[in-house]
Amino acid sequence: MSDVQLKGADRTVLVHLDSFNLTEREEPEEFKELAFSAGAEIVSFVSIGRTQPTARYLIGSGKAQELRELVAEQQADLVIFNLSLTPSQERNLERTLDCRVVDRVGLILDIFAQRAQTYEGKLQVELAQLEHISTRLVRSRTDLSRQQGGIGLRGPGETQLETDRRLLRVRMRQIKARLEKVRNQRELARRSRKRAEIPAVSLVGYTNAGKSTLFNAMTSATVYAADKLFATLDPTVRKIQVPDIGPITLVDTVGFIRHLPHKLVEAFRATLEESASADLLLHLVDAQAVERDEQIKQVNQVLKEIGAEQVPVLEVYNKVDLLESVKPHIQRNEQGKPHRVWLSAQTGQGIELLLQAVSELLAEDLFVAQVQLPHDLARLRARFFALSAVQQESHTEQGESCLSVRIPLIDLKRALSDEGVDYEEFVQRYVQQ
Ligand SMILES: Nc1nc2c(ncn2[C@@H]2O[C@H](COP(=O)(O)OP(=O)(O)OP(=O)(O)O)[C@@H](O)[C@H]2O)c(=O)[nH]1
Ligand SMILES: [Mg+2]
Repeated sequence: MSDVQLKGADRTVLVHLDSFNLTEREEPEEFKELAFSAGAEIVSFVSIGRTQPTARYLIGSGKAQELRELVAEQQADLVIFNLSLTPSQERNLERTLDCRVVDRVGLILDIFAQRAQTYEGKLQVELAQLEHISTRLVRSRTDLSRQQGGIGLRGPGETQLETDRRLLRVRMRQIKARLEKVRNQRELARRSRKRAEIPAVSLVGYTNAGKSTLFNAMTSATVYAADKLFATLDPTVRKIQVPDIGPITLVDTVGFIRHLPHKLVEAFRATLEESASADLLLHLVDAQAVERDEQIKQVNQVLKEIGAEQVPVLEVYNKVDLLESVKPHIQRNEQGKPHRVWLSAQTGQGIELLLQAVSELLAEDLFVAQVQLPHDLARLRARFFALSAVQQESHTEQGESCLSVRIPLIDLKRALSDEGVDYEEFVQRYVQQ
């Protein structure tokens, strides 16, 4: 992994190239932030305008020589490019510049490696790193291989390169198998939550918007429900109480970033896809980010890609503490439905407004119908009364209860599930059309 991992406070030269592909443009600021997040000490920032890409170095060889001088002068250990380099460009640059070279994919992989906290996240990042490395294994080490003495792993007559490749493949297979297992467990847990009709709310948003801060604020600001069911799950899923709704699961997700390297999109797809089955998405936005609108667009794009565009979204504009003229508040659309909440996850101001908005949105799906209940569902009848869901009651000649019911779908489903009645069956047998 040493290929891609940055050491803390590497003396780093950043090379920012205007992309040759216009849709891939990246702001210098974001590039600097990325490098900074990885722990690089930036000693120099080089901006190179759009030139014809070359096969050898990506940049022209004159530019490469200039860089070489800069690297020597600054005693830099590392040069990071903001675009993707081919393995051979990376190698050529390392030879010419005489220091390590990392491209944007390597940089983001490094950040992910530092940040990955969960078992699954770590596996995903390692897999992506191995895939990245596997394209960068080179023949130059071959000569050394036979003298190095195997550790009992090397097959007869195998070169180092073949051994490396084989070991990589073995490790990658192993990781894939483990990931498969974790994902199956997660799928099972998700289904059991669905069966229990606990609404799932997922936090999504551009990196650094404040998702984890909000997640922590929401999980500590509210009472924990019994957490047992998810004890073995990813710790970024928590059960919290929402007023008038009851328990919900809150899911923190990996941050989005423009042009997330393809390998990482693949690696994290499974985690993100969970958002697609959520009942509500909280799209967290850094309200004071200069590129706010662009970031919102990027997130919406990813949501579309993972098939989450059908899920209702509540926008959460975070960091109002940094805005002078905005106080925490709920913004509503023409139907009076909350569509944006302004708050500060850090100071906690506005979190109660968020919970209220979430509560309103989740409660929105109301069940309104005439229901005729047989005697053996007397407990359900009592439950409807207890929930103040009954607007009128009359009785049939046989003494069966006819109720006019108005109740949030969620509450209805929970009541039915407690009484062991299937929702579809309930609708077919007892609801009067
Ligand atoms: N001033 C201010 N800073 C905040 C607020 N919320 C979060 N932050 C800061 O913003 C930074 C990013 O917060 P995180 O919660 O890690 O953001 P995230 O969305 O989880 O980021 P990723 O996990 O990288 O996607 C941290 O330095 C937080 O302290 C807020 O309401 N006000
Ligand atoms: Mg986070």
